[in-house]
Amino acid sequence: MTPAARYASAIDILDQIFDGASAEKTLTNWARKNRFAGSKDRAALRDIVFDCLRCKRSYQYHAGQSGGRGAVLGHVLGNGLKPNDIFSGEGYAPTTLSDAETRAIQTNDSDDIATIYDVPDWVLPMLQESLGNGLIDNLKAIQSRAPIDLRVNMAKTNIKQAQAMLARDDLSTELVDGVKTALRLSKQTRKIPQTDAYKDGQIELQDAGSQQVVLDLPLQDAKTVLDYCAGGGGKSLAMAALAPDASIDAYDKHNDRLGDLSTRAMRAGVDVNILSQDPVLEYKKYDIVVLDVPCSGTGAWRRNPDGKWKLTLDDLDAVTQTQSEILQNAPSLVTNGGRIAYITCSLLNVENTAQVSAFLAKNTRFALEFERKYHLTGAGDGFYLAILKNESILDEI
Ligand SMILES: C[S@@+](CC[C@H](N)C(=O)[O-])C[C@H]1O[C@@H](n2cnc3c(N)ncnc32)[C@H](O)[C@@H]1O
Repeated sequence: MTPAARYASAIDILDQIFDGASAEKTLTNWARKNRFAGSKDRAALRDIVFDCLRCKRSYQYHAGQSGGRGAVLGHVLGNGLKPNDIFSGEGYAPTTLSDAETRAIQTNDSDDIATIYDVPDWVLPMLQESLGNGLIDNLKAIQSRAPIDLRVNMAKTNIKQAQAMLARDDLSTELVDGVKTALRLSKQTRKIPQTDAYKDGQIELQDAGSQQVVLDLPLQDAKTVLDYCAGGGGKSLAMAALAPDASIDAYDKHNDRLGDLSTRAMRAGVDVNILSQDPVLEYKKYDIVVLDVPCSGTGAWRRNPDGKWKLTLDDLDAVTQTQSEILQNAPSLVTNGGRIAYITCSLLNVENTAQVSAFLAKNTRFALEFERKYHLTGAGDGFYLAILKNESILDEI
C-alpha cells in the first residue's frame, strides 16, 4: 500500500470508530476484508489510527474539520507531510482537498488546554484536581505512544538472562528505573509471542507501572492471597512469581476473563488456583485481598485512546458505584491483621482517594497503611494503590 492509501483506509476506519465501533474490532475486520495488505501495512495503519485517536481533538482542530478525514489531515500536518501529497485523489489516495477545506486548516495552536492536550472538556477539571502541577506532563504522556514493557518471570530466570535470551531473538531491551522485574523494548515490535523467552514462560507482556504496583504489595507477610478482580490474571501471575510460598487464589465475577490463566500459569511455572465460586459465599479469609477494580482506565488512556473519547459521566458514576460495592464486600474476606490492596488504573481522585476515604469512614477497624499514586511521568501507566490494614484482633461477631 502507498502511504496515501493507508491514510485513506485510516479515514474509513476512524469514521466507524467515531460512530461507536470498537477500535480493535474495526481494525481486525479491516484486515480480514483486505487480505492483500501485508503485516507492515497493517502495523502502519494501526499506528496511524491509534495516533489519530490519541490526538483526535488537536488534529481535528488543526485540520479545521471533524470526522476521520479531519483527524487524518491533522496527522498529516502534524507529521510535517504536505497535505496535497496525501490527499491527491490518485489511485487509492484520499480525495483532493476542496478550497474550503484548504482554507479551514489552522496554522496557529488553539489556546484551549483540553484541545491542545486532547481531553474531553468534562474530564479536564477532574484531572486538574487530581494531578495538580503534574497535569500537563501527564496529558502529554497520554498523547504519546506507550512503550512495550516485559515482566521478567523471577520464578524462572533473572533480568540478565532474559535480556540475553531476547537478544538472541534480535530484541534489544533496557532496564526500567525503579522496577526490578521490568524490561523495556528499545523498538516497537509485535513479535514477542514468537520469542523463545516468551514461549518458555520467562517473560510476559506487562506495563512497568502495573509491575511496580505488584512490587509495592506487602507479599512478604502473606501466606494466602486472593486476586478478587483477576481478569486476564496479569497481577496473579506477577504475584505468584514474587511470592512462591504464598497460596494465590484468582477470582473474577466474569469467569470467562480467566480463560487462559491456567495455561499462562503453567507456562510460567507458577501456581494460581482459579476459583469458580465467589469466595465471599464460602466465608474464606485471606492475608491479602487484591481488588484491582474496574475503573475509568484514565491511567491507561495512551494504550486505549478510544476509551478517552467514549467515557461518559454516567459510565464514571456506574464504575464508582461498582468500586464501592466491591470494597464493601471485601472486609469479610480479610484475616485479622490482613490487608486489602485497592488498585485502579485511574488518575481520578473520585475513584481513588475518595473511595478509600468513604471505605475507612464506614469500616473503622481498617486503617490506611500505604498509599501511592503512579503517574504517567513515572515508570509506566497511571495507577493508584491503597493498602488498608484490618487492625482487629478478634473476629467480629
Ligand atoms: C481492571 S480489571 C482486572 C485486571 C487484572 N487484575 C490484570 O491485572 O490483568 C477489573 C476486573 O474486575 C472484574 N469485575 C467487575 N466487577 C466485578 C465484581 N463485582 N467482582 C469481581 N470482579 C469484578 C472485571 O471482570 C475485570 O476483569
